[in-house]
Amino acid sequence: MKPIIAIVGRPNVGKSTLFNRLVGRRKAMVDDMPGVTRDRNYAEVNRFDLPFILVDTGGFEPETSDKLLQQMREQSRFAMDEADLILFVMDARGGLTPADRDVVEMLRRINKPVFYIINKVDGEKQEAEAGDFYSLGVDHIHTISAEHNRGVGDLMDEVLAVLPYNRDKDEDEEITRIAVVGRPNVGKSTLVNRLLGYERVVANPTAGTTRDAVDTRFTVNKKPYLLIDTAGIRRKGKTVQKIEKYSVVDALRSIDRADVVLIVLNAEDGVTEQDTKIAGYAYEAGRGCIFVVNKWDTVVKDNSTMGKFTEEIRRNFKYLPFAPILFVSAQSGQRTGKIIAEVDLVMEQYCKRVSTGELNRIFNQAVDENHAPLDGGRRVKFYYATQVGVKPPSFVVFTNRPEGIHFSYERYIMNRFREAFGFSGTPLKLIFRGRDKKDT
Ligand SMILES: Nc1nc2c(ncn2[C@@H]2O[C@H](COP(=O)(O)OP(=O)(O)OP(=O)(O)O)[C@@H](O)[C@H]2O)c(=O)[nH]1
Ligand SMILES: Nc1nc2c(ncn2[C@@H]2O[C@H](COP(=O)(O)OP(=O)(O)OP(=O)(O)O)[C@@H](O)[C@H]2O)c(=O)[nH]1
Repeated sequence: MKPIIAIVGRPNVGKSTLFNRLVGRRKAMVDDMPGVTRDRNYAEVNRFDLPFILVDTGGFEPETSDKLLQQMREQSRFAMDEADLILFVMDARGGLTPADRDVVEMLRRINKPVFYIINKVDGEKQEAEAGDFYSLGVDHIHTISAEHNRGVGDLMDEVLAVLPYNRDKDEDEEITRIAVVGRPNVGKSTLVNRLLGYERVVANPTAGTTRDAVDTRFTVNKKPYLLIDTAGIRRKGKTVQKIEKYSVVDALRSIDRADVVLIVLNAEDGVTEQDTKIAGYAYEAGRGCIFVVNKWDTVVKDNSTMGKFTEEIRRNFKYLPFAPILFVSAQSGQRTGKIIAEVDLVMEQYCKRVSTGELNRIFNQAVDENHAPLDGGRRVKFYYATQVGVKPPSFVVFTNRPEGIHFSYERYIMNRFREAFGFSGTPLKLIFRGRDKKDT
């Protein structure tokens, strides 16, 4: 499980600036992917040796100071419940405020690492002025400038040293890990109960990790499956209603650990923005995805209804054209029996290896039939392709111009691989690499 780091602090202290600094987002790539919804609030960070999920709790526009306090408390509560580590950001320019003190009092009482950070310390001058903050009485204060990248590296060294990277990998090669994700109320727990069978209620909970996620093992036709965070899915409805945007975090966490993600949609609502966020993340994480349109029993149908809904899904999730779609009723059990068969199909492809010989035969054919466009007037040459991994199937193509291959050409090659090797339900990764680099 990747740890979650939450950035908390008043508006305008520089949370987003720090977030972007840590994420190091490359804009061009993003724009190339049609339809991927980028939520600026969440990101998986892989730039450092140890990956983590970063959450920016900001973006509020409070009108009154009362509201400000309330929202800061909400943010902090979220961070306390969900995060593994908290970056509490204050502002050297704005000085120490009562709201800061209030939150520090809350954070002091929790049993998680908290880093107290003063941002906008752009130089020695502000460094001297930051002395004020020592009256908070916290052990260590980090001064940084998110904008000018001052002190951020040192901060991250300390942060990563503290993070609870539990390497108790429950990696069991045989088992298929399934995450059930979706907005509140789409029917996740009903579906989970369906998949497990009501009688076998959490028969054998695998006791958890730091975040007490309880997974459930079950078998179908003697094949083992793991349903990720079963307890979380069942628990949620009963606890305090979560802020919509934070419910995404649960999804992220489950997706991270899954092989196959069941993206549950509510047939009554159609596709919503929240759905596209969750699916976008599953896509970026490279997981096998299946759309499960639930509550199909509530829809008044004629013979074009299913087609129309399918179209809506394809239009909203352009980046997941390969994901199968199932129309079910978790409540009545209609077609839920098909889910595991579909999971098996996706999983099989997700783990599939193709031989280098066969791969290159198809690759050469594809290149012959449709040459890569020139890159700034220079010819793009390919040397060979090889599969470097599974889950999802990942391919490296060696070329003279790794930077000069257009996204549409990449998609073309990917589609040829899909057709030739029957990768109809899994994401694929394609990496272009210069010939001199021998790593991986
Ligand atoms: N001088 C200076 N300005 C900074 C620094 N970091 C951020 N800022 C500026 O502070 C302002 C607020 O930064 P944001 O990152 O949007 O702040 P935020 O905390 O995310 O604000 P909300 O989204 O409203 O919660 C912007 O104008 C930034 O350019 C810094 O290190 N030094
Ligand atoms: N008509 C109909 N109702 C359903 C179906 N599946 C679930 N429901 C109802 O939808 C409501 C929400 O179902 P849950 O399973 O609790 O949804 P959830 O996604 O786990 O909800 P959260 O815990 O809020 O995330 C309940 O009242 C269910 O009875 C279905 O297939 N058809």
